[in-house]
Amino acid sequence: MKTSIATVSISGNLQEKLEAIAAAGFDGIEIFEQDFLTDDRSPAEIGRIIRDHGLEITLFQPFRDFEGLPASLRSKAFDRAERKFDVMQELGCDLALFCSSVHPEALGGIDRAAADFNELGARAAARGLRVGYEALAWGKHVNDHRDAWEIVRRADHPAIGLILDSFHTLSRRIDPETIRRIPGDRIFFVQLADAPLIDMDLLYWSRHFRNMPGEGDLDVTAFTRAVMATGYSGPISLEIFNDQFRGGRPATIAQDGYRSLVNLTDDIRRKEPGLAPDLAPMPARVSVSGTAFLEFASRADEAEALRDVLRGLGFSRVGRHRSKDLGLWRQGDIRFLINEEDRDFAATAYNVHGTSICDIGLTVSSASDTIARATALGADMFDQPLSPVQVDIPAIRGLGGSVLHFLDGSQDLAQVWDQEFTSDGAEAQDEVGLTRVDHIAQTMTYDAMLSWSLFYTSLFAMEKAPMVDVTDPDGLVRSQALSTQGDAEGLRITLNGAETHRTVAGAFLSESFGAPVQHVALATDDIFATAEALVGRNFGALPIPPNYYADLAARFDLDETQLERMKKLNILYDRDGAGEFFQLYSRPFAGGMFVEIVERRGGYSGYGAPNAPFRIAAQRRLMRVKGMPRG
Ligand SMILES: O=C(O)c1ccc(O)c(O)c1
Ligand SMILES: [Mg+2]
Repeated sequence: MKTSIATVSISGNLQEKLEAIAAAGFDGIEIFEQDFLTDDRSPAEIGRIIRDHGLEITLFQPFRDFEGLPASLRSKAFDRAERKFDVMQELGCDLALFCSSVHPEALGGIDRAAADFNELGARAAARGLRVGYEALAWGKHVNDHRDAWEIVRRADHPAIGLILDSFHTLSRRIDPETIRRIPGDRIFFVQLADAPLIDMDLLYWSRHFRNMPGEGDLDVTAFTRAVMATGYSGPISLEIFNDQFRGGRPATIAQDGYRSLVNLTDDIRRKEPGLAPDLAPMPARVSVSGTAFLEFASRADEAEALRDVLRGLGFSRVGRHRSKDLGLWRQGDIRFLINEEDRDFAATAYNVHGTSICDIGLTVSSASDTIARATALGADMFDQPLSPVQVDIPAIRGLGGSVLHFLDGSQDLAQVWDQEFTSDGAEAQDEVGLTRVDHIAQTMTYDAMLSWSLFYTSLFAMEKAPMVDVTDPDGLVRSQALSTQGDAEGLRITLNGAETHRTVAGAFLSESFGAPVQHVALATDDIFATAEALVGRNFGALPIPPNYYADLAARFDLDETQLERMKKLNILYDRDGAGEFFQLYSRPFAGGMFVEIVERRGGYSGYGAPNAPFRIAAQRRLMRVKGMPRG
């Protein structure tokens, strides 16, 4: 299977697009006419440059308003086509996309259109070129791939074939299974795009909101399965019109595209064995059973302050690294590392981000499978020089330079803590009942959210929950939760996209870069016992005002004594059909990070979204107090 992407999908000038597309691993590009009309080089030169990047020109597009015109306009349309054929020959591209007409004077009629394409086929064939016909979802007479196919069938010319585009089919809710009855050799080209389900005008939706397969809500997998089942063997190409992508980083968008295509093709192969046989084998999405460790990069006084925070939360230092300035802190199954090295990766992270979580360790079903899948999806492996005592823990670069390590039950990896760390003698003491990491919350720009959710869901067996809006008094924060399937164990991540730097999330982000972990939620089996154990220690609960509890009493039928206890301990509450949720927040530390303590009862699977505005308002009050001049 050849992979391709339309130049419209990527930001930048033609040169930047080509570099990003080639580096991401694509075989070819669809050249959008606009991209090369605005370039100052000749078509021949541009064609050569594209090939110098190792890319093939899979398609030249779009040619508009060709078929079904009255006689006076018809011959002009043929003249126009001949000019574009000249350009294609110069460029070195043998396939053109003709999209269904939206011309006000287009007359319609399947046989009229078929006759036009038959004649066009003869002209194209005379030059060794081919033409594919695509039904635009908003085409005047043809807006359904089944009608486009009928025209192609009746045109009955070997140089005329069909072009399928998942957006046009799926946006109109046309059953993609209807593609299975089209002969694969009559399909000349296939374009893929996903999109979020939004009820709006088709043209506007298509030109602004398309996204990569897997990033939206359309069943691009079913569409592509149907295409592949026809025996189609041409390129699979991404054609993504998206406002954010147009302003994004070319390399990131191209990498996301490649990741989404590989992920999709792998899905198809798993769902319908026999399809996509030429995709290199790769392990299935990896299951994650939990967070093995979270590593802070810190230094000197800041590290001391961080240790105070951890002690306040009932963590103890249980070990020190045998060769690095790295302390191991533990409670229940939770492990934090504080790295004060001044030379390794953590040092770089510290220099860029200040005290921050620089490395996430996950417990997976197989670390080697995780690496194999991640690299097949285009991720880079991460390594740095190891000292003789160090276990070589498999790791990759996440997005934005972040690092993820993977542990599993295999011998070497299971003994990493004993082998690399001296024991401080003390087993964890002074614990307050924290058991495991419930979730990790990353803050990022709104634009980066799709990249991150694709990154996690293509690598791990994780699902997306619907996006929720969190209102901050100074702007909206969108929150997307991802979680492994099944029960509470596993991995939960929330991605919080800030649109403005004035929100609490945005302010945190502006002080850091990339997609920093802003808070970690730690689970307890008894939040009241934990909260009481924390009283009088060096743990400052985020103060929640009485109004919140008055509102809670109105919204839920809560036991009076329980409500009083929650109020006293600053515990927040939520409930859904499956169960209950209790939350307790720390005050911010280290430049805006915070810890959340949670107890899930029953099958509650959310994150307390209704409480987020109260949490944000409370944090803002503290920020205001902190920012006030001292009298
Ligand atoms: O929006 C358009 O005009 C347009 C053009 C070419 C395509 O292949 C397409 O899917 C849409
Ligand atoms: Mg298209």
